Amino acid sequence: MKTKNIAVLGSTGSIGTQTLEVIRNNDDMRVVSLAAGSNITLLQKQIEEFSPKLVCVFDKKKAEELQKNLKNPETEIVTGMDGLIACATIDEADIAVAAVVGMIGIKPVIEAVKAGKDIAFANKETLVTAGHIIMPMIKKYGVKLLPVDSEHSAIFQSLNGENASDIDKILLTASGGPFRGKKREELINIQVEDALKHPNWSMGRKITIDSSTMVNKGLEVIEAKWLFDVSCDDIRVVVQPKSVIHSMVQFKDGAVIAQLGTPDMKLPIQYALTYPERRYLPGERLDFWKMSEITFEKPDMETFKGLRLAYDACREGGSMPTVLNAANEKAVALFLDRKIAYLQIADIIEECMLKHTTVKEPSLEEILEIEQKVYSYILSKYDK
Ligand SMILES: NC(=O)C1=CN([C@@H]2O[C@H](COP(=O)(O)OP(=O)(O)OC[C@H]3O[C@@H](n4cnc5c(N)ncnc54)[C@H](OP(=O)(O)O)[C@@H]3O)[C@@H](O)[C@H]2O)C=CC1
Ligand SMILES: CC(=O)[C@@H](O)[C@H](O)COP(=O)(O)O
Ligand SMILES: [Mn+2]
Repeated sequence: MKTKNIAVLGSTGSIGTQTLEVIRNNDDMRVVSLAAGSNITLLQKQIEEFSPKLVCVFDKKKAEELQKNLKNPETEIVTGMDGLIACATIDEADIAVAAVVGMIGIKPVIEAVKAGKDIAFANKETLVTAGHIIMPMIKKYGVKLLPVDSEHSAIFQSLNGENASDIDKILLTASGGPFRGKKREELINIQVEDALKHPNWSMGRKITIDSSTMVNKGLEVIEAKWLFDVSCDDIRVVVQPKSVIHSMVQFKDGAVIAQLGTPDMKLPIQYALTYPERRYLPGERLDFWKMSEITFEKPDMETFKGLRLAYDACREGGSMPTVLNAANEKAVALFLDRKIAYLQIADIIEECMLKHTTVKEPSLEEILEIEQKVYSYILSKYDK
């Protein structure tokens, strides 16, 4: 068995810690680098367990603090964007798990691809904003982009052995979040705690809020467009409240192929790390004798207008998905800090999109510039 050497970017998060759980259960997987933002307490434990060669703490002060307490002489600590890129491109890595949250992942993912690393890909914001740059690079450098996001892994699995040209529609399932069935007026007083109660999945805070607004599904529409080379209008969101069906593909002859399972991210993570091999994964199994029904609904894009805005951004293309994503990242951060109301998240995204004049094929520099402009605008107007 050849050892698979893995760089884990975002190791302290929900996807990161579940990735380490998968690695822990597979003798032929080894961690070569870890990266996180500032959670040095957890990072130190991870270093002690996995003895990586390189570790990035993005926050410089926290990196210095970790360095002082480090008991592992074999581990080098680096910091900032250069450090994050060094972890993503480290010579020893065969594959980088992209599990940081937000657009901060763009540069490390691009550099990892250039360095010939396969990517186990969770960090959807990176593909939403820079898909037009990353997808051609995946081809050029001959690396694999293996989806970790549950829906995209399901689509990837449903396409196994199929011809991409036979796709008629991608049927992207959505739980509908904790406020499914509610109308806009009922969401006026939603508090952070309410929005953090996802019905099926335990995830990081940002994506949990995104699921509640259905912006997550909108980002996933754009992610699917890039991963599977389909137009936005051939991606249909289907609300399936129990998250049993993780997504489906409808083919031109009318056949529908789906992937189902319990809501456990370790499955798509492990599949991305062992692809094309499937391995035993401990955990609950679906019991179709106990499951009485699977129900479906059309999404309500009036109440959850973030999803409609994401379709608009997807159709518009160019720099518009960057504006949608950057506005959402900042608005969600302000909501989590209790500085804006829940419904303002989608209102702010809409406002920023209306103000923006699309750049057709934005370069990386332009994407990052637009991101900063959107952040500054929102902060100056809403961070009181
Ligand atoms: N959680 C899930 O089940 C799913 C997540 N995803 C996607 O995966 C990505 C990660 O989500 P999730 O794990 O939930 O998020 P979390 O918030 O749980 O974790 C985010 C990770 O990113 C790290 N991070 C944040 N900023 C930086 C930075 N500047 N430099 C380096 N590392 C940084 C965090 O470090 P620290 O802890 O120090 O802040 C943490 O390790 C997101 O893009 C999300 O949309 C997709 C599908 C499912
Ligand atoms: C686990 C995962 O992939 C999340 O993106 C999840 O799908 C969120 O659920 P909804 O956005 O469908 O509520
Ligand atoms: Mn998902």
